[in-house]
Amino acid sequence: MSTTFQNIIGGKRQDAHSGKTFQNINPATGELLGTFPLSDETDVEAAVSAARTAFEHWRLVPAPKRGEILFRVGELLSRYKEDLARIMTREMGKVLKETRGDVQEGIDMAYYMAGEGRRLFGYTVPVELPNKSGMALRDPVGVVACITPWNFPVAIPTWKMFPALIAGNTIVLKPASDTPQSAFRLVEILHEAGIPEGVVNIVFGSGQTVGEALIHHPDVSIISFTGSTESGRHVAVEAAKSLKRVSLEMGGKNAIIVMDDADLELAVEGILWSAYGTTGQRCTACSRLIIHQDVYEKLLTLLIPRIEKLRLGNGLDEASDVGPVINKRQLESIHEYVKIGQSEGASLVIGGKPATEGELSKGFFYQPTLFKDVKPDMRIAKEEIFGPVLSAIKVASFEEAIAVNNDTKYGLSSAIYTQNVNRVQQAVRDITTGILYVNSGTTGAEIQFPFGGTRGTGNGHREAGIAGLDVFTEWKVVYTDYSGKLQKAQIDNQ
Ligand SMILES: NC(=O)c1ccc[n+]([C@@H]2O[C@H](COP(=O)([O-])OP(=O)(O)OC[C@H]3O[C@@H](n4cnc5c(N)ncnc54)[C@H](O)[C@@H]3O)[C@@H](O)[C@H]2O)c1
Repeated sequence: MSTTFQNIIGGKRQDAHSGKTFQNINPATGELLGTFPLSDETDVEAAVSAARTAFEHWRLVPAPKRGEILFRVGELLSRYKEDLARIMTREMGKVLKETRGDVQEGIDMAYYMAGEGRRLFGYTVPVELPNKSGMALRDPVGVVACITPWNFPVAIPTWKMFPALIAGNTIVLKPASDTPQSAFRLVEILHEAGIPEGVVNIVFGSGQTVGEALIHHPDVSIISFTGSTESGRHVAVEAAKSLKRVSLEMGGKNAIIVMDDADLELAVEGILWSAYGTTGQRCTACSRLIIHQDVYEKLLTLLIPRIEKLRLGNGLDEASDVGPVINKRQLESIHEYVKIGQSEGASLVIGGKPATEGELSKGFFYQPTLFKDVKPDMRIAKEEIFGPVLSAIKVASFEEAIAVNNDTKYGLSSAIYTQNVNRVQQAVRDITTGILYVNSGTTGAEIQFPFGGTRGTGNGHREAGIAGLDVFTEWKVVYTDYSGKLQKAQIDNQ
C-alpha cells in the first residue's frame, strides 16, 4: 500500500513548498511504497529556522533530562523494532535479520547517549597561579545538518542525531531518497518519546537541492555527512568556503587477509558475511580477499560452494540470505564493474550477472560474484563497487599482504585471519585502517567505540563512542580567578 508522506518541520507536517514529490520503491519487487515531498531551499530555510529557534531552549534543558528523553527513544525503538525493520527491508532490501540489527544499533546508541546525559565529561586540571581554577567543558554547537545514505537507514541517522542531541544541539535530517520511510518513522518515534517540536526536523529531497542548501545555510553550524567519497569531497569543499565544520564518513575498499596458518573454515564464515551480507552494500563490506599463496586454492575450494548456496530473495522472506541491491542504477554499475574485471584479465569464478529467475526478475538482484587471479592494480581491486563482488588476490608473504591491504585510497576496515600471535601484533602496528578485526570479518562495529576510517574514508573525525561527542561539541575553557587581584599567567610566576 502506498502512502503520502510529508516533511516534519517545527513539529508540523508539511508538503514541499514546490508541491513536487518523488517515489519510494521496493527494490525487491518494484512496488510503489510511498510518495515523499521533493523539497527545495524554502523548505530548508523553514527547517533551519525551526531548529535555530528550538536550540535556544533545548541547549538549556539539563543534559540528564535530555538523556531521559533519549532513554525513552531507546524503549520505543525496542517496542517498534520489528515494524521498523520491516519498513527498512521493504524500502532498501536487506534481509530482516540485518534490518533488525540496524534498529538495534539505534537502540544501543540511544541508551549509550542517554547515559552520557549524566557524564558529558569535561575536565579540570591544576592552574599555574594561586587562587585560580580552570576547567574545560563541552558546549553544544547549534544546528546540525545530518546528511545520510540509504544502506543503514536507521543506524546512521541515530549515530549522528543522538550524540548531537545529548550535547544540546538541534537537527535538520536529510535522509537518502531511496530510504525516506525509515527516517520518517524514526523522527516520528523521537517525537513520541518527547523530543520537543523543532529540535529534530526532517526534510526530504535531493542532495543537489536540499543537501546544498544545508551546506550553504549560515545558521547550520555542522554538516555531519555519510555517503560516497565523491559526494563527501564536494560537501567538504563547499563547506570550507564558509569555514563550516564538517564530519565525513565515506567509502571503503576493505580487505580480509587470510594467512597460511589461518583457520580456513572460520575464515570462510567471516568472508561470506562480510562480502555478501547487505548484498555487499556496507561501507565496511569486504571486497578484497588477500590470500597467502599456500592456502589460495584450498580457501577458494571451501568458499565457492558456500557462495553457491547463498539464497537470493526478498528480504522479508526469512529464508533469504541476500536481498536485492538498492536500485537499477546500482545494479547497472555493479554489472559494469564485472565487465571491467573480465576485460582486465581477472577470472570470473562464480556469479557475474543480474539474477532474473522467477520473482527475482521484478527486483534488482545480482548474483553473488567472485573473481580470482585479481591483481592489486586492477580497477575491481581499487574502486568501491558497493555490491556483492569479491576479488581474490594472491600474495607470497605476510609483508606483501599488509602492503596490498594498505595500498588503497580508502581506510575503513581490515581483517586478518592467522593463529600467529606475532603476526597479529605486527598487523595491529602496520595496517593503516580505522578498524581492524582479528580472526573475524570486516563488519560488526559496536557503538561504544570510535567508528571511521583513514585516507579517503574520512576527514579525521570519528562517530560513536566518546569520540562521537567531539564532532558535536565545542570545547570551552573557563578560568576563575578568586585572588582579588590581577594575576598574569606566564608573567607573575616566573
Ligand atoms: N564510512 C561510513 O560510515 C559509511 C557508512 C555507510 C555508507 N557509506 C558510504 O556511502 C556510500 C553509499 O551511500 P549513497 O549512495 O547514499 O551515497 P551518496 O554520496 O550518493 O549520498 C549520501 C547522501 O548525500 C546526499 N548528497 C548527494 N550529493 C550531495 C550534495 N552535492 N550535497 C549534499 N548532499 C548530497 C545524498 O542525497 C544522500 O543523502 C558508499 O560509498 C558507502 O561506502 C559510508
